[in-house]
Amino acid sequence: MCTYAAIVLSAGSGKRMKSNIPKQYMDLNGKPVIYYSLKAFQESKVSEIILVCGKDDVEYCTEEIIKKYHFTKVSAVVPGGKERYHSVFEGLKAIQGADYVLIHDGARPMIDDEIIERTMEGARQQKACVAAMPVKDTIKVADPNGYVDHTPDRSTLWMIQTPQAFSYPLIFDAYDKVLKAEKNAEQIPAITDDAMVAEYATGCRVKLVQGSYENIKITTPEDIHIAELFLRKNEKIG
Ligand SMILES: Nc1ccn([C@@H]2O[C@H](COP(=O)(O)OP(=O)(O)OP(=O)(O)O)[C@@H](O)[C@H]2O)c(=O)n1
Ligand SMILES: C[C@](O)(CO)[C@H](O)COP(=O)(O)O
Repeated sequence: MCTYAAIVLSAGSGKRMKSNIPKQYMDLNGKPVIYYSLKAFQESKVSEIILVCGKDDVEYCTEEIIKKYHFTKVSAVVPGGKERYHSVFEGLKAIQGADYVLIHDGARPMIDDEIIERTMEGARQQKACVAAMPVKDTIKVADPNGYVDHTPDRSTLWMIQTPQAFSYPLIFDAYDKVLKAEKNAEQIPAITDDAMVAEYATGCRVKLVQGSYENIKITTPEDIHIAELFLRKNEKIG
């Protein structure tokens, strides 16, 4: 039997949301945004959840979220780091033991069990996978002056979501390598997701698995209203 752990990321400051509290603790139909991701993993096949939060929010998360909503699978609440990838490594180090790990943005409250199952299967079969959806709009690459440089073929473009799921040893070693390189002041790419770390450090191939157009990341103020509409439509309120 394979074992799975989940890392739920909640250590961002939410600059683009321009809110007085971090977006992951903002109210979404009566519950904090982060509640919905934790609930989805609590009800999934994962045996262990690590919550990574801001260093000043460990007590709040423990008392007001984990204990209050009985998220019994949360085995550790750990402080994150400066960038998302630093927070992920703190989460990876806190995992007690799992064959596979699902890394998820706490700012994506519309995660559901179907997506979790698909990424679990992707990790089992391919060792590295990400939830993704085809891009709907035409994407253009601009030059520094704001003019179109070129238009990539849309059929090759995907919006990348989370969970991003991996064999635990593969992703741990990849993060360890990249963060050691950073510490040694070596040049590393700007890292915006976990797959990049795996690709860069191990050269492994990352499989795209079906996410959902509803699996949005709460990033700017209108996203909260969109998530509210999705929750109402899906009757996940209450
Ligand atoms: N140092 C960081 C930065 C981000 N995150 C988490 O990574 C996810 C995706 O990041 P993003 O949407 O960029 O969140 P913020 O960094 O909070 O937002 P912004 O970039 O607007 O400041 C979020 O769940 C966020 O809490 C994290 O755990 N640690
Ligand atoms: C991991 C991610 O959600 C995939 O779309 C995204 O890259 C996170 O980026 P952010 O810069 O932290 O918003």
